[in-house]
Amino acid sequence: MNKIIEVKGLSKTFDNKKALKEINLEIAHSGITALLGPSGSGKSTLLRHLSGLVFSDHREGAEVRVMGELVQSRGKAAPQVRRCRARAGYIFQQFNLVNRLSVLTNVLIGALSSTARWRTLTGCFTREQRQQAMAALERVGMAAFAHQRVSTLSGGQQQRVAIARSLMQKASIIFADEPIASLDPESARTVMELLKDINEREGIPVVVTLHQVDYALKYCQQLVALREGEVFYQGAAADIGEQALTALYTKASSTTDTMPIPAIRPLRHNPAFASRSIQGQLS
Ligand SMILES: Nc1ncnc2c1ncn2[C@@H]1O[C@H](COP(=O)(O)OP(=O)(O)OP(=O)(O)O)[C@@H](O)[C@H]1O
Repeated sequence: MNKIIEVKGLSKTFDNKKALKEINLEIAHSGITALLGPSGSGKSTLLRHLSGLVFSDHREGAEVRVMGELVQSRGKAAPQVRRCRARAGYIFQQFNLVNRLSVLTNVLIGALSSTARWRTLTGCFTREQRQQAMAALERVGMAAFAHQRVSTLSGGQQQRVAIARSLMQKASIIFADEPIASLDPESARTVMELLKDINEREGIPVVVTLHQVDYALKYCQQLVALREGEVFYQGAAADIGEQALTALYTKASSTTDTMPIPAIRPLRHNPAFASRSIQGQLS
């Protein structure tokens, strides 16, 4: 099967803080992959590297490929990075829509990279593009709001508009960074159901950072769990045990006798990490 994501030897240091440490990752599954892990474990940083928005430390052999295309290598943008960015749809916690513009215009913005420059400057989109934008809004159940300002919508509605913008963009992959973190449970469910539906029907792979483990287990077939900038688990969501999840979210500095022994499958988690951190906690 073709690899959706391929990451080799990726490290990222901010000032003196190592946010990612030698990440090696392969995702061949075209379903929904969740990036899980405690706050500060490096989920968003990793997602930004996949998106080609952030570049790694300059290291020999460090590279990121998405849908078979090189996004960055040795800490530098690949020549085709713009094309990679244009092929990826981005969904953010804070929606990243233009509040004062209409819902329809925000969706049309998804077509900018494939639109003649004079049209983007004048905001003059074609009739066909407007029809496509309306179709994308229908797809996410937001057509009735097309001419409303984005600022009048709820968070969940705004997130559906952001998803419509990715559809308009004809994204070949969707990166979603905590898309449900600011939403109430009902809106969060709607957004996750929509991502699932788009993944299944349009066949667009989704990589999503999540804080909510229950949503990850319900909607995502694959998990990549990070802890302290390292890959702690990589594999099927169905295979991660409850104890591994407990260990994932237990602070490395915590040394309680009662901490459960993590039942992590040896072939699926990073043994080097486990020997340093988990076993360290248990001793
Ligand atoms: N631009 C930056 N400058 C300095 N440090 C950064 C920057 N971006 C991230 N970091 C640091 O890198 C580490 C990983 O951050 P990141 O946001 O990727 O974690 P996260 O797992 O997404 O956390 P959260 O779930 O809280 O969003 C953190 O220690 C963070 O403070």
